[in-house]
Amino acid sequence: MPAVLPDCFHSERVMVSFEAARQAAMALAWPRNLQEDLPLALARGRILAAPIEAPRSLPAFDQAAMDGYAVCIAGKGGVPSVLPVIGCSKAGDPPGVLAPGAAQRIMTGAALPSGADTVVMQEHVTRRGDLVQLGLDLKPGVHIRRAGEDVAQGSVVLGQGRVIGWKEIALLGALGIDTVAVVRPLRITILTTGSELHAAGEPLPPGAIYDSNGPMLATLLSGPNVDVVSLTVPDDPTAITRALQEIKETADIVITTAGMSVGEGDHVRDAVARAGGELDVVKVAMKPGKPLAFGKLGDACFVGLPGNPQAAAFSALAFVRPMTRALLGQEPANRMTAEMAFTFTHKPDRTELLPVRLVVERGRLTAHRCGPDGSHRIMTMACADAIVIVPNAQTAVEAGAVLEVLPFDQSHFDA
Ligand SMILES: Nc1nc2c(c(=O)[nH]1)N[C@H]1C(S)=C(S)[C@@H](COP(=O)(O)OP(=O)(O)OC[C@H]3O[C@@H](n4cnc5c(N)ncnc54)[C@H](O)[C@@H]3O)O[C@H]1N2
Ligand code: MOO
Repeated sequence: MPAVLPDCFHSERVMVSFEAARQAAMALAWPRNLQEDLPLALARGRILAAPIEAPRSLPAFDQAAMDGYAVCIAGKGGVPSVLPVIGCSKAGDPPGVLAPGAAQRIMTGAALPSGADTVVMQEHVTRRGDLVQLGLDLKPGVHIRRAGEDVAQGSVVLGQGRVIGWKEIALLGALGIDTVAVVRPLRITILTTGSELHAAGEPLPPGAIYDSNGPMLATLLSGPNVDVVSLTVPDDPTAITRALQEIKETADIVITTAGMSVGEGDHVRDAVARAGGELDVVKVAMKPGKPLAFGKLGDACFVGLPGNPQAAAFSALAFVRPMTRALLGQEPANRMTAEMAFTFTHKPDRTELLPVRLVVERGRLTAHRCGPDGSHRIMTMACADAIVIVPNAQTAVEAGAVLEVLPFDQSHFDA
């Protein structure tokens, strides 16, 4: 247990830019490559661990696209306009054979009988008893769904990293695939630190507050591919260290909130070192969220978020969410931009994250400022649905400027 911590742990010198911190977060997050097999019915929202190759073609056989009559036109130099109707083929029947010189009744989805090359819609014929009179403008080869025209057997239909939603379920179901290899959910443990914290429902002593960061982050980060556990400890160095030592054994990402600043009760950085962790980033030139740290804790990624709710939430959106995608083996989300509907000025030495509401105006995504300012304000955050990233170099933002935005709910914008 080191009594003296390395210099870098509290040094002002090591404050990194927001973009450098983004890169450092990604460098920490290598895919875990852990997978499990799941029945398709339970795989909704999960991520494919391997590409899917089509075990059969779609359609699997040539079939009728309309209710009508299967006939043979090709190479006949014209067909008689009246044909006897022999046989009937319905969806699900095994493929039959077209009697020479005859038409076969056929329903949508039924296998085309061998010898037939065209389906004539029943609206384009006149049926008289066992005979059918064809129209004059016969087009050879029409109204047939060809085997393999949708999916060729052996082709890769879904790539690794694809999230299984309704479209993917349709495709896998049509291919007869009932079990898929998916990435096992990541395990995130959130440790909220603070002697002032109480859980909702408990009586609140004077000076104490309810823990909102724990439930907030659990909701922000959990999903079909992420299991979240949330714990709380007081501002006690031994309690925080013990909790970290225990959590690092089971979690893929360990997140703490608060205890990151310079006050007497701020022990998280020291506790990470005592628990055997190393911090790659100890401070970020951003507002809110400056006292933010991340690094390694055993095999887990460690992220120490500041205590103020906006700082904790916005840092989780900017750093933890991309880390989560990378650990799950997914491509980074596309960076989104919006047009600013406000002006803004700030100091040049830091990136600013502003809560905004996104609105589509005249076909363009537009960001409207939510206020008032203050990283302790939860109501301001509750009125927003995204944050705008104002880069440190851009000290004056004019209305109409196009800047990167991070939506609170990324799923609307994912491919
Ligand atoms: N002298 C300085 N003071 C502060 C600085 C600084 O640079 N010098 N930075 C300020 C900034 S910026 C932030 S952000 C906070 C970060 O502080 P900590 O991460 O150490 O967090 P705490 O001081 O423990 O708490 C801050 C604030 O957040 C409330 N909090 C904490 N946990 C929760 C929770 N789970 N749910 C809801 N609210 C929570 C806590 O009660 C405090 O009000 O430091 C500034 N100070
Ligand atoms: O991260 Mo602090 O909340 O900037 O204000």
